[in-house]
Amino acid sequence: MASMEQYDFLVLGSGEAGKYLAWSMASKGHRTALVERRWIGGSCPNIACLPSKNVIHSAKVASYMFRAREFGLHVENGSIDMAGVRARKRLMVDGLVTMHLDNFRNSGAELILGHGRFTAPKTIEVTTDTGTTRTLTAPKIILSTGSRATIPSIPGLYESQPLTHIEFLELDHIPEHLIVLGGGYIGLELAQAARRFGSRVTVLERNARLAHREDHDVTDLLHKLCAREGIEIITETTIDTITGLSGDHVTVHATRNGAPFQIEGSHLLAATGRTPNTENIGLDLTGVDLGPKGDIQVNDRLETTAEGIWAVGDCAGSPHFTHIAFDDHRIIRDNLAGGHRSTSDRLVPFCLFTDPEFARVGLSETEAREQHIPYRLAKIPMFAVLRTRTVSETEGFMKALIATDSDRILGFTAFGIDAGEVIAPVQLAITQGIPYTVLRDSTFTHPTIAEGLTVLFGRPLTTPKP
Ligand SMILES: Cc1cc2nc3c(=O)[nH]c(=O)nc-3n(C[C@H](O)[C@H](O)[C@H](O)COP(=O)(O)OP(=O)(O)OC[C@H]3O[C@@H](n4cnc5c(N)ncnc54)[C@H](O)[C@@H]3O)c2cc1C
Ligand SMILES: NC(=O)c1ccc[n+]([C@@H]2O[C@H](COP(=O)([O-])OP(=O)(O)OC[C@H]3O[C@@H](n4cnc5c(N)ncnc54)[C@H](O)[C@@H]3O)[C@@H](O)[C@H]2O)c1
Repeated sequence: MASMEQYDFLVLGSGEAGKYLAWSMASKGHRTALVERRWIGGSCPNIACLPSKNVIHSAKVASYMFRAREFGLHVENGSIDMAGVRARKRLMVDGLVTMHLDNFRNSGAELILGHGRFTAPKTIEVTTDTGTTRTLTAPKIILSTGSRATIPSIPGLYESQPLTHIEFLELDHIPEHLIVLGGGYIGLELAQAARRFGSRVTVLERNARLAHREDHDVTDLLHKLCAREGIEIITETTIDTITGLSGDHVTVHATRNGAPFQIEGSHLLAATGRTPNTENIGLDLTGVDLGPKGDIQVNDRLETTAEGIWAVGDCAGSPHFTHIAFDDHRIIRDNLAGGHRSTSDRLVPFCLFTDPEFARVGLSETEAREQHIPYRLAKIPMFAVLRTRTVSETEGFMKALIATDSDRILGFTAFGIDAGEVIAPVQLAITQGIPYTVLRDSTFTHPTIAEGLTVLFGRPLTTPKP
């Protein structure tokens, strides 16, 4: 048996929060090791956020190529080279991995490549990539094992070998007809990219509307955008069985409003949600309890039910965003230094990176109504923001919910070009309690999308009916 190696701090999985904690603890002089089985730096830089946005940007450039005449340009025989799209993405990922390796080296955190699992409450056994076994122990352990694409138990789905986002982002050819299961974040972002590269695309969604929890003006626009780009959306769909093989020929047998139908395609993409990576890692030996969906149970300080073990990011059921996992790291880092930080009441901004983007921070109108919170509304179409006209991207709107008893901003939605950027100043106003009138009276650079905030907040506010 391998001898036990003693550390001050161990991290299982190099997800966003785990890696930052490892670097931070090691920099402070604690003997720290991080165990990672495949992706140096976790999903975000390797197979998720950054590579998907890289490929989505290539799809945006492709859309410009097809719109070239609108900009007064002639592009003769423009075509897509998916191997080239993939090469650009791979180059970026390689650079990010190098950056991560530098961070491990500079911080002094030891990176151990291999699969880790608990063999005792504070003991992790690692089967390393070189085939050896190491046994590590520490009084403080962080679980940062992330999540993976859910493959629902639909008959024939697993056997059809569907693409997940990982394989999709590695394609070197354009699928002839991509069928996407799930019209959520991954489904919509990648459906639009595939369509812009030239695939026929069908999205099958079980709910009646895309992004069904969002306000109707948002979902209406999402449906309109998909229709305009030629993406077929079939909602209220129950998928019954799948036959065939993705990459060759695949048939989805489904039902809608009691009527059976079939869709045939060349490729299938599973984008129906995430499953936490919490099985088969010996958590039953640690006293770490799981919730009903397999997430690690944590309190608002991200402490698990086992003393000295914390869980962060997707595996802990934190909202599945990299910026939230990053904040998880700050909470534990600061609490270990004597602070009192918690996950309660933190804002969770998000951006769906379709083109145009849809981003929100704070309350939607639906949420305000559900919570019986009265509000005043400011809303403008994006074409009222003059920047959008200079770039021929006028689709969408911005809206803000403002309290009725004060000038506090309760929520902000932007659906339009650069939506993900323009929510940031409004988020700052919300967290700092800055009244909307300050944004209204600010002088923002002309012509920018942020300048639209002065237009939005300068409009007379309306009071929607409850
Ligand atoms: C396609 C896609 C696009 C996304 N786009 C965005 C976006 O634009 N913006 C955004 O905010 N979020 C986005 N997300 C979500 C975001 O990627 C995650 O919420 C975020 O990366 C947090 O993950 P994590 O840190 O919890 O774990 P991960 O980054 O998944 O890391 C967990 C790591 O643990 C390793 N691991 C697991 N078990 C073991 C074990 N037993 N031994 C050793 N290692 C192990 C895994 O290999 C992995 O590297 C996207 C997700 C996907 C899938
Ligand atoms: N831009 C971003 O920040 C970004 C991008 C990608 C992913 N993510 C994160 O990753 C998570 C996972 O993304 P995702 O798209 O896999 O999940 P999701 O929860 O966003 O969407 C899954 C969709 O699949 C549908 N669905 C589930 N089972 C189905 C079935 N059997 N048949 C038909 N439809 C079905 C759901 O109704 C839902 O609309 C997201 O929740 C998000 O937190 C974020």
